[in-house]
Amino acid sequence: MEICSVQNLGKVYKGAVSQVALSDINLTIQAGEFVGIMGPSGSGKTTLLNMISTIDTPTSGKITISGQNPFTMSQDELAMFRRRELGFVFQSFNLLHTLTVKENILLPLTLDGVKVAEMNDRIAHLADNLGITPILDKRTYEISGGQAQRTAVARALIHQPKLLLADEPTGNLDSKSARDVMEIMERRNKENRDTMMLVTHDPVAASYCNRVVFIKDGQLYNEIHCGDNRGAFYQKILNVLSLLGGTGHEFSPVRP
Ligand SMILES: Nc1ncnc2c1ncn2[C@@H]1O[C@H](COP(=O)(O)OP(=O)(O)OP(=O)(O)O)[C@@H](O)[C@H]1O
Repeated sequence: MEICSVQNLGKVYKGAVSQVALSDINLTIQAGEFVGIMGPSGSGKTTLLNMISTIDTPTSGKITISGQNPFTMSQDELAMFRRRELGFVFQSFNLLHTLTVKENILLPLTLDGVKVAEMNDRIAHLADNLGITPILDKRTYEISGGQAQRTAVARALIHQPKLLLADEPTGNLDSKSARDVMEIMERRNKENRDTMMLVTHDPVAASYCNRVVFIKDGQLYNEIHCGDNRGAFYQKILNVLSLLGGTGHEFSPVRP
């Protein structure tokens, strides 16, 4: 089943000088896939993510998510669509510091008026799955970066979105915490068949995906699939990145 379909997508930022950020992008994400998006700085990754997240609108082409075209919706419908169908994980966690970990995770359900018993049931299961049960009553300033990102993943998954969108989720983490977060995302994808799309500069993070799509100068450049061996997939990712160019510091040197 198709969860996200991007057809002939184009984006031009208009200004004193028009900037073509994406042209003629075609991409399909099937249910249960974990897709990575990579490319040098300025290649259009964030622009693509912003279109699929419905935060920004395409100049041309079409995006369908879960069979619906979000760009024909009213503002209210779109806000509801985002809240119910999509989950977001950001580099900077975006947790609310006045709330506890548990309250942060439950926020999407609170906004949707879900019954307390169901909320408690869902959070118990998810927190156990993500290894954050012991920190549920802590404030966000009392937890580590890795725990904060696991909290953000839990918040993004609590309403069982059709598509989880992650923007550099390991960007602010040390390599051990980054691995923990990626292992959790990989496990959710394998065991729960959560459909995920990850934008990253980090080849280690990308090696946890089933497929990595590379963008260069706003166009699709290549895509590679993970076989049985993640180490070999990591090496394939590095090979494509070296062909793509980009400065050394853009891509993490850490090996899996
Ligand atoms: N709001 C904007 N107005 C004008 N140009 C923009 C805007 N946002 C992005 N661009 C341009 O569009 C192109 C793609 O940018 P984008 O941020 O999508 O790249 P990226 O691959 O995510 O880069 P990075 O890895 O550095 O975050 C770049 O040339 C950028 O300068």
